[in-house]
Amino acid sequence: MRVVGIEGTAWCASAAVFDTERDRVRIESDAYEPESGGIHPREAAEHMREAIPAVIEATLANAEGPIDAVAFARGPGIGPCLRIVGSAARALAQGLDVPLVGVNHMVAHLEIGRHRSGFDSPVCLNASGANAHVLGYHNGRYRVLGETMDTGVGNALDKFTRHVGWSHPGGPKVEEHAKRGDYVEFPYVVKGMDFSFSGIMSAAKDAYDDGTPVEDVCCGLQETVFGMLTEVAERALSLTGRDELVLGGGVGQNARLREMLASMCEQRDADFYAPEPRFLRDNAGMIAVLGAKMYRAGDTLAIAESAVNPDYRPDEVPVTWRGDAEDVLLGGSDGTDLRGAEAIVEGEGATVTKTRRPKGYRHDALDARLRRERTTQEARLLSEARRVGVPTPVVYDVDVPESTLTLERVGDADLRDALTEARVAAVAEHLAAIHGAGFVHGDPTTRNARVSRSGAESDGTAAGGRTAESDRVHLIDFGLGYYTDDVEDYAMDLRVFEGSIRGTASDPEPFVAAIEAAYRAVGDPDVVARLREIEERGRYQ
Ligand SMILES: C[C@@H](O)[C@H](NC(=O)OP(=O)(O)OC[C@H]1O[C@@H](n2cnc3c(N)ncnc32)[C@H](O)[C@@H]1O)C(=O)O
Ligand SMILES: [Fe+2]
Repeated sequence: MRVVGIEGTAWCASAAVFDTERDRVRIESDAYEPESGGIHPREAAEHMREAIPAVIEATLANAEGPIDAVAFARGPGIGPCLRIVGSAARALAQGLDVPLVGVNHMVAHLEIGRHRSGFDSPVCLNASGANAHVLGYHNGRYRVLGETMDTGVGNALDKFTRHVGWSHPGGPKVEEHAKRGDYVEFPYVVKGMDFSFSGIMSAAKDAYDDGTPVEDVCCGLQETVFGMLTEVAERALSLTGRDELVLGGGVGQNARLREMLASMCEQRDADFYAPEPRFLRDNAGMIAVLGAKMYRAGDTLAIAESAVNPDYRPDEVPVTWRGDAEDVLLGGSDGTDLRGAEAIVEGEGATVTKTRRPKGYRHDALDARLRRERTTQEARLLSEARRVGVPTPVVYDVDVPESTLTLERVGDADLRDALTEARVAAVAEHLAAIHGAGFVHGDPTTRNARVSRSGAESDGTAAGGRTAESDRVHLIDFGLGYYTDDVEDYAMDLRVFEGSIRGTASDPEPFVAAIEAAYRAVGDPDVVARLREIEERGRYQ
């Protein structure tokens, strides 16, 4: 079978033919290079208009046989570019009289790594221009396990390089300069499995304006931004219990990012795969490869229903080409693995020790800082939370130089493995209580709540308006917590918690409803309202 792919979501006009029998992909690309500044939508569309017919023609000349289907990138991307590609694809499919397949560009960035690696159900990190997220296949969809709260990772780097006056794209220039730089410190922002680049980028611009050598800024930027992506990828591996990671997207061409991910995977005995650069940056090869899988699954589009979608999210795509056996949550963890993403928890009996071991992938100075800050903060906030009535382990000892805490053992299972509506509601009540005290947990996932399944069953409401269940669900792991009076931060806590349930439960909605009802009952309803706002703010323009 031969499938033609067409890509043109932003800067790369590209066509490719995928020959499934020979597993061979031939790609023809023509890049748009802005004369100044970043990508101008009108100029980019002009480029597509000129370049797409030529790359299609070259691809057909390469095909060595009849074409069975035409696949095109339907979104996300720049509207005017997508429309040109869509028209070209429709015309080609009609001209050849073959079916049309509409591919999600983000999913294509991930599937190409899965295809080339042969991994069954990896966790996927996409590090591209306009996006940054970690996904896993679950129950017929790609679930977003973590993502950027503001810009894509490539765009963040490109914005800094524009400030410095370098031409687009900036990512490769950051990589070159970083090789000659020394590490400088920038804000490090990971909230649960989500992360943000905007604070880092303004700090980088300020540092440059204040005379910090640009090489040092580039080095600090890479260490910080890629350290965050690697940490979140590790969290996703830990949350799902998987041991395979694939990388996708244009920023994946960066050798330092690949080195960090490979080192993280090696440290936890996971397999890592990054496709070669021609499949990482935007290219039609990945569109053709996923297009072939979709075509084989009967997932084709009627011309009348083939409109493009500039905001097409990867988790909207019905995944027709994968089986249930590939689910990211099947067969991974047996629930007894205490090797969390961040720390090792050891010990039998009534106490445990929790140690934040050095992470080989991180710059030494950043690693030392994060371990010190998180250990200190965790000890402080565990005690603060107890003070406002939230069950947490007692802190028996804090050893900051060794990044070790000695803690009371609590509960007999992770909430993840014992989900009930009453228990998730209890966590929501706990979050409302700590928010009322002016701080956030920072990482309230279903693995950071411990439940006691033994003892008397809940009998409804206890004294003080709280449910009896709330006394038996402990919050642990406050290492990412911090003091704040910003409603947005409180809403992010709820979002992380709901995200961890959406990422793992087959039918998450009743749990989400229970969380919001419980929070509203004892906490500030404005926080739930803000959560809605956050969810409605589109991030994929
Ligand atoms: C929606 C779609 O159009 C978009 N695609 C896209 O942005 O092109 P992509 O090829 O996936 O990524 C390009 C980004 O990748 C960065 N980049 C390229 N080489 C790099 C390197 N060596 N180090 C760091 N960044 C690099 C560029 O600076 C640019 O920001 C996307 O996937 O988000
Ligand atoms: Fe891309």
